[in-house]
Amino acid sequence: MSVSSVFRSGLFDHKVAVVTGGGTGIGKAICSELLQLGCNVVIASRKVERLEAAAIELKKSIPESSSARVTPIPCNIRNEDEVKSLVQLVLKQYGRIDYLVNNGGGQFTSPAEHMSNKGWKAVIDTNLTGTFNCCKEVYTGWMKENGGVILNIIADMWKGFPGMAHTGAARAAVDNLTKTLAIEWASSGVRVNAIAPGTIFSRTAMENYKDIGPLIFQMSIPFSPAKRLGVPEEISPAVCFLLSPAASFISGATLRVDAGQSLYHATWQIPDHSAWPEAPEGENLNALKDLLKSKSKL
Ligand SMILES: CCCCCCC/C=C/C(=O)SCCNC(=O)CCNC(=O)[C@H](O)C(C)(C)COP(=O)(O)OP(=O)(O)OC[C@H]1O[C@@H](n2cnc3c(N)ncnc32)[C@H](O)[C@@H]1OP(=O)(O)O
Ligand SMILES: NC(=O)C1=CN([C@@H]2O[C@H](COP(=O)(O)OP(=O)(O)OC[C@H]3O[C@@H](n4cnc5c(N)ncnc54)[C@H](OP(=O)(O)O)[C@@H]3O)[C@@H](O)[C@H]2O)C=CC1
Repeated sequence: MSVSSVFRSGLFDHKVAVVTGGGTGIGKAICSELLQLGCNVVIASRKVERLEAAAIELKKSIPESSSARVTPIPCNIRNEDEVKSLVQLVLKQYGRIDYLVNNGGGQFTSPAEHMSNKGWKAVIDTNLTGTFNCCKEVYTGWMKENGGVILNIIADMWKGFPGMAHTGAARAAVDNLTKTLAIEWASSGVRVNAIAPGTIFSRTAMENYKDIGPLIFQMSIPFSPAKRLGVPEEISPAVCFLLSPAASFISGATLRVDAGQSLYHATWQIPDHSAWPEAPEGENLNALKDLLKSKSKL
């Protein structure tokens, strides 16, 4: 199937997508694009007022000729019962779930040594367990018998995630979960993939970090080979591609949408120190010491 035939309006007609965190930032851009392509969209997250306001705004993305709808359903993905009820409500209202986008998530910044057990658990429960809850309920409730596509949003944690150890661990786990589910659920015709965004600016993402939000996003700019931040509208096309039939032979993959950020240098500064264990004695260490002595004479 050619790309041009896939990305026409109406491709996703009568299909149904559940997008967690679909009311803000990256999730909202994904929903806007899916609605333009004719897909019905269910947005699910915790803050009811923000969710409902987003649904009203997203309705504007629907072409006049389209019958696509957007439905807000409050849900905390950390809570298994709320996720079960989300899936049941969607099936009652739409009768199917073709796509699940696990986008809801986040974290706070903290050196690992200062993270409380509660804070660690909050981030693991949100990003790892929340994603698992949604995958499992959508699979058992619909995709096991009917097929479908799951897309997990993770993060640039490929070199670890200093300053956000909890989310690095959770997202690496979701990368692995993506591969496992791609195999376990292949026989149901379910494809499972992930996208790892670079640093993506949106007002809501920045506000999550309160006073230090502007600084975090501004200081990230030099660490991108693009020398600018991404925006949610640069993630949503990749999501739509991976959901679409154009990606019919792609499963178990993680696509980095980061302008090469993950290949470049990390933001964490290591102060000069002499705490590292000494290298073993021998001719190589002696030669190294000679080199350092001669360097200091230069
Ligand atoms: C290092 C620089 C790199 C820059 C790259 C930037 C890349 C950006 C990546 C993004 O993902 S941007 C998207 C940001 N959006 C979000 O994070 C939205 C969702 N986030 C949240 O809801 C929270 O961050 C949360 C922690 C995941 C959940 O918060 P919630 O309030 O619902 O959890 P609780 O169950 O109440 O427990 C909170 C518990 O967690 C600890 N904690 C929370 N915030 C902080 C904080 N700012 N500092 C320290 N600790 C925090 C704390 O233990 C809380 O318990 P209590 O103290 O409140 O009892
Ligand atoms: N922006 C960036 O640079 C990057 C973002 N990401 C990830 O992309 C995803 C989207 O982030 P982004 O759009 O940037 O930021 P936002 O803060 O705008 O989006 C986070 C969304 O997740 C929802 N959410 C958080 N916790 C829960 C929960 N327990 N249950 C249901 N929904 C929840 C929030 O809604 P509510 O609070 O109402 O529940 C919100 O809509 C997140 O997983 C984020 O960590 C990954 C890499 C980089």
